[in-house]
Amino acid sequence: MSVPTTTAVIGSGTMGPGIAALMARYGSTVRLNDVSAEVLERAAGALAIAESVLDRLGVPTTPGGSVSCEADLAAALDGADLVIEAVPERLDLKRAVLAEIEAAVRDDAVIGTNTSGIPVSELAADMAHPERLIGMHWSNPPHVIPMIEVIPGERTAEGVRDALVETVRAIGYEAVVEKEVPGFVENRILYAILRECLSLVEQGVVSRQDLDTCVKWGIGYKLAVIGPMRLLDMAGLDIYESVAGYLNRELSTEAGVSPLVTEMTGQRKLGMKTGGGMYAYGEGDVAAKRADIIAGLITVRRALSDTTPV
Ligand SMILES: NC(=O)c1ccc[n+]([C@@H]2O[C@H](COP(=O)([O-])OP(=O)(O)OC[C@H]3O[C@@H](n4cnc5c(N)ncnc54)[C@H](O)[C@@H]3O)[C@@H](O)[C@H]2O)c1
Ligand SMILES: Cc1ncc(C=O)c(C(=O)O)c1O
Repeated sequence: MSVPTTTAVIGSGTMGPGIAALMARYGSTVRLNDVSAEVLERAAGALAIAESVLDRLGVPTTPGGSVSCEADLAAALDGADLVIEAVPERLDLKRAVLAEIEAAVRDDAVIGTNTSGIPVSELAADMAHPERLIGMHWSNPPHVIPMIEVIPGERTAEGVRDALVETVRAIGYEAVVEKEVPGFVENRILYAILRECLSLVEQGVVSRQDLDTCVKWGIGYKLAVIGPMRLLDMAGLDIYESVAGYLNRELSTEAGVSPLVTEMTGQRKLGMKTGGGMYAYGEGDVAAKRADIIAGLITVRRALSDTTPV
């Protein structure tokens, strides 16, 4: 399977519309599904924004692609060669949705789950055909970040893994194939960083704003150009050995969720989607901030495409 003829995207929240817009751009007939009628009504706006971002990125349009919003799951799945599950990160919900999907989908369809890190084998535990399920972890915003983690579970067929890698490359993205571990690779690293960041802010070592400045320039800027393994070579492994020798024991080992985060989620302060989180957003601020972030990502992606690989 290179670009699927028909793609079903199940879940149209933060991730679904960008995924749908990108697959359509490469010529797939995409059906975007959600349980919420209100969410599906808003999808047109999110799709239009994603399409304009793809224009600015210079992603060419393959004729024949389209996205339609489909409230009925069976209709969304009808004839799909690729299904991308993007419903909330809850094991019980994902298992239930995967059961519905596999009961309705074509026998030879590939079912990709966009879970942020629930092991694929756990999601597939009750499936009649676990060989069709595979982790397809996009990074947010999915139409902009050109890398997808591909994670076979214990029972995923090799042919399914190979077909998905082919699809990822056919849409111009890098495929990173991994063995399954909770969080996969990207989120294990991201969450190690976030745990330490939250701990430093909670301890009052640094303000939220200064922490963001420090990580953006001191870490993010370099890591946008080279990966951590190359960074070790640039710094010197002897330096890493000396610093890690006294520093690693000081780092956060918090096994639970940061109290700062649980306090905010308890107040339904979920970030940009609710208009408040680590920062406060006034009227119009969220749209402006999202536009700034996208503009920055487009600029950096263009610049990085001229640099040598990691
Ligand atoms: N937000 C991110 O940065 C990000 C990045 C990568 C992966 N993910 C993962 O992608 C998945 C979706 O994340 P999101 O941020 O888009 O979530 P979200 O909460 O923004 O959207 C999920 C959507 O799924 C819908 N939904 C719920 N039950 C459904 C069902 N039975 N059938 C169809 N639709 C249903 C909801 O109405 C909602 O619109 C999660 O597994 C998440 O961990 C998220
Ligand atoms: C905080 C956070 N958690 C999960 C993911 C992806 O699964 C992301 C992301 O893609 O950016 C994230 O920021």
